[in-house]
Amino acid sequence: MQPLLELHGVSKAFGGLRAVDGLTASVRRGEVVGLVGPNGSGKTTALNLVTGNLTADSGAILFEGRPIERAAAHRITRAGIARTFQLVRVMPSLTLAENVAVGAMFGARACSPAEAQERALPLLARVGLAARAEERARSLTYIDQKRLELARALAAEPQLLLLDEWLAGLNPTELKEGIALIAALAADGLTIVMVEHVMDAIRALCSRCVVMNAGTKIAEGTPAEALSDPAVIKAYLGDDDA
Ligand SMILES: Nc1ncnc2c1ncn2[C@@H]1O[C@H](COP(=O)(O)OP(=O)(O)OP(=O)(O)O)[C@@H](O)[C@H]1O
Repeated sequence: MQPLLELHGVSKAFGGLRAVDGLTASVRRGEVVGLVGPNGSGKTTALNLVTGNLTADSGAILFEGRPIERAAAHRITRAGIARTFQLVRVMPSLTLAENVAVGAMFGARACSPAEAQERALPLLARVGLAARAEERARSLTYIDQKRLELARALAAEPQLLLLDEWLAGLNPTELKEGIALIAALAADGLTIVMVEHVMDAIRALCSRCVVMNAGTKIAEGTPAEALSDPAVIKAYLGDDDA
């Protein structure tokens, strides 16, 4: 079966720095794939290339077999890819319901503002924010902003959801809830790629993980296989043997 997402030799440099360097990887429909690696290894850049927030210097990115590497971000969202950001981006002066409605209006299934508001409420319920639908987003804690951002991404009705350290900064109870929520989304059939440093979450959620270092893929497999790969251990510990 054709993968949902394919990257073939994708590269992106910032000046002389090769942030993503010939990355080849694919994601099948229904998978939860972890994208892991030490700080600065190119994970967020890879997500930005898939979502059109950055344009690749070279290589091909296919979504459902169609090239998207030159497409604008809003077209990629319409095509069925939604994301959350490492640094949360909510619209502070809008209510929670309005924030999510914006996601629906610009998502894969365009709709009127009224329908978008209707679609927002069940999604706010799903992330545990239903009671606060009419509050302004600026009143939310950081963690609740993350929940809101996830609801907004889901409102786009994506086929592929990209999570950029969505579980970072959660306390143990919130982490458990967050993992359960992602597991429930996966059980509904959503395909998910998660950039994550919380390895317990990677082990709990991912059928497969791709490990990056210095812009390249250094290992791939089940979390148990990939995370015990000597090249991965070396990358996390650094080259210094001392
Ligand atoms: N817009 C940019 N301009 C210049 N350099 C950048 C830019 N974005 C990222 N970089 C650099 O590219 C490299 C890869 O960064 P990236 O954010 O993709 O890594 P990451 O694996 O997501 O890291 P982390 O786990 O710390 O979030 C880093 O060296 C980073 O400093």
